[in-house]
Amino acid sequence: MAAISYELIKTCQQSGARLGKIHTPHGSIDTPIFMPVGTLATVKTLSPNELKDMNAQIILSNTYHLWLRPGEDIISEAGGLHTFMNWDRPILTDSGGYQVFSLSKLRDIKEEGVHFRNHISGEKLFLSPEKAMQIQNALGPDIMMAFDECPPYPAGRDYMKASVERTSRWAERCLEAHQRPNEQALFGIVQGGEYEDLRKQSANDLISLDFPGYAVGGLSVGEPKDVMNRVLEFTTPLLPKDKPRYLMGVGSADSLIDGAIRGIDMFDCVLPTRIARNGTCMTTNGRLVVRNAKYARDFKPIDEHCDCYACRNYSRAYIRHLVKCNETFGFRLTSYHNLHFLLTLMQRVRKAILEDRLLDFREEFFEQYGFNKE
Ligand SMILES: Nc1nc2cc3nc(NCCc4ccc(CCO)cc4)[nH]c3cc2c(=O)[nH]1
Ligand SMILES: [Zn+2]
Repeated sequence: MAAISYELIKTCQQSGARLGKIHTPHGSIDTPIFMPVGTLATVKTLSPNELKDMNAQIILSNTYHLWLRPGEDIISEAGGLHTFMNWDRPILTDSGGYQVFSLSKLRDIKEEGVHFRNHISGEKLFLSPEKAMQIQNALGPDIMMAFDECPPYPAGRDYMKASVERTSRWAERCLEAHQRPNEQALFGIVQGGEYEDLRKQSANDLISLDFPGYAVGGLSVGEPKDVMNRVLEFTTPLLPKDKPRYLMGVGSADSLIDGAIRGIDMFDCVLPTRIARNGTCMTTNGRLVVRNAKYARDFKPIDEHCDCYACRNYSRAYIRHLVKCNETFGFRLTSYHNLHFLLTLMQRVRKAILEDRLLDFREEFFEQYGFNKE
């Protein structure tokens, strides 16, 4: 029996969107879903109970970061990541493919793997498909990602073709190094940049290896939104309908809706918690920078349409005060609200798919949020 199974519940009549469920050893996940990011085995400033209160169904953590600190051996001795961080629902770990390329300078990519410097200590390190799989095997997530290269944007066609072919060879090495396929699902990551033929080549290479799920990588790396949407339009239809599709690193409200419309089932991004820590909130009417002086005597909640803990109990004036004083509780409230905002958005997207009205929902949401003006 495989580690996960995907249940396709309904395809939207208006678009390529689908309603589904992913069944994992730690419970099931309603798709399309947003995954809060807990890079260092914590979704920053929030407790597992608070994540459950807002109906977070799966969280993401990072192989690269946990390998460096505290080390996968310590987490393995604790009984794995679920026990270590007291999260008994599904966990997905990214493989380090992106982190190495986004965090470390002085990297040298070879066939055997990537030589680079620890972004904290500067010491020389080496990460390979086999090493990334050994770390993820020790961490014990329900879903693990193949070790890939996420090329910079833009990248020339020749570079991209060579990179896609190496990423496909690395994917095969990951499968060979996979210790517990019945307990942990390994997803392949499609690359190819904005080149339709290279995306096709990457997808075909990975589909021939028969992964239980597929990610679209190499996006949300600085390309314009219309480039991302175009790449999704010609890439997601190449992927099997009976398996989950995961768009990596995408987390703004408009990109989540546009990704779901193009057949994406899973999303993750540090955006909601990252901007929360500098006092920026996502609201129904667009972004709100709560530290702004105009909120000093504003006793309304962050978002009048939101029923989250922060919006039911605290005012913009209070949260502005906390953020201005660098009080941790202020950042807990903005983080709580932003994650609740995106999780609730995905709940509304799932409802719109069920009612075959996702494109209408997009119009309403974009109008109210002010995206059409952007
Ligand atoms: N293994 C693998 N992992 C990835 C992670 C990614 N994450 C992104 N984008 C994240 C972009 C991103 C980074 C930070 C913030 C907050 C501050 O603005 C928001 C978005 N693109 C990504 C691509 C890949 C990829 O091909 N392969
Ligand atoms: Zn709220």
